[in-house]
Amino acid sequence: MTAPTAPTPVETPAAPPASGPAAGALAVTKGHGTQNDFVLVDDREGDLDLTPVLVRRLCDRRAGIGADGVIRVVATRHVPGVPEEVRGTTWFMDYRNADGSVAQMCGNGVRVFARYAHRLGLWDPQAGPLDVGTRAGVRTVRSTASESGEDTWLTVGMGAVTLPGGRDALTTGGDAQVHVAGLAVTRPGLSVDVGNPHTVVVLAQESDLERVDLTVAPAVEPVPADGTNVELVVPLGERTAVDGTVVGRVRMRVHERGVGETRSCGTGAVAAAAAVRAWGGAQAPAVWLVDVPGGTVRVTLHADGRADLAGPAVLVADAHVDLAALSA
Ligand SMILES: N[C@@H](CCC[C@H](N)C(=O)O)C(=O)O
Repeated sequence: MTAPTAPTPVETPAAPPASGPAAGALAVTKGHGTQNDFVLVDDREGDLDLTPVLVRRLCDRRAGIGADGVIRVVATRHVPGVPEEVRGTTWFMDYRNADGSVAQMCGNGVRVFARYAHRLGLWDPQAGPLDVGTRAGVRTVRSTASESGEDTWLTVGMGAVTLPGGRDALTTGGDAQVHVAGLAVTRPGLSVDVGNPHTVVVLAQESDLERVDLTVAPAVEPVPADGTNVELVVPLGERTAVDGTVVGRVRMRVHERGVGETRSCGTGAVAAAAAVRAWGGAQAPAVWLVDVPGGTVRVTLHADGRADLAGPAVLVADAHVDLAALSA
């Protein structure tokens, strides 16, 4: 009988470091606002080379993290060529669409940016609002009560909302013609500028909204030089809130420039409310709840042409992306 031998030691891979990313890893956070989702990157010193290819890979829903866009938090002083008024801000939201293109603004994104800035210790909501630099100008974010009063939303001063086609466009229903797959006829669309371009199309009933196929980009004529986001809206009526405010409600689906159909678009919700109010005339409400597939946001249209957008902003995960694996 032979004596039992000691088991051969099994070689185990070295344990990863307890904390901190490995070399070649990118620390990211995933967040969303009414399911318009983003990969957030803390690049406050402006070191990251955020190429269109890297954006596309991060946003890839199968081989990457998956998102409608990437938000880079960077000190404004590291961003060349920002608008004059933005130079006074400390933090800049560098927003990229999932296809790698640059966009001027993102209404859901700027709320999620602020939530992330709070997490990073760059903003204390108790101390006052946060001025965020964007390519469309300064956007001011503050904490607010949600529509239900049960949780905390963020409200963004969205700046001026304008109708590039002028008010004349309202007489014919719009300044564009839009063909949407799934609808038999071409509809008028109204151009609305919220710092980024939108074309709003009103549909008669909710069944039309359910029927449209937004896997295909709506065809807009004349073709906008810089592309456009297209919002399809169905007005759902008005109600009077307990404080006497008349609140309108619309349901919306959106096809975003540089992305495709998304479950929400904050600038799109503002464009939709502004268009429905413009079509409705002087009696139309100033406050609108906009129902999107991913939830509800609230838009307030002010007499001076500016708008506020309120809604949730949620951070759901932190991760380290292996950049070598991402590009494999
Ligand atoms: N989802 C955003 C808008 C993002 C930019 C847009 N796709 C564009 O290219 O203008 C929002 O919440 O506003």
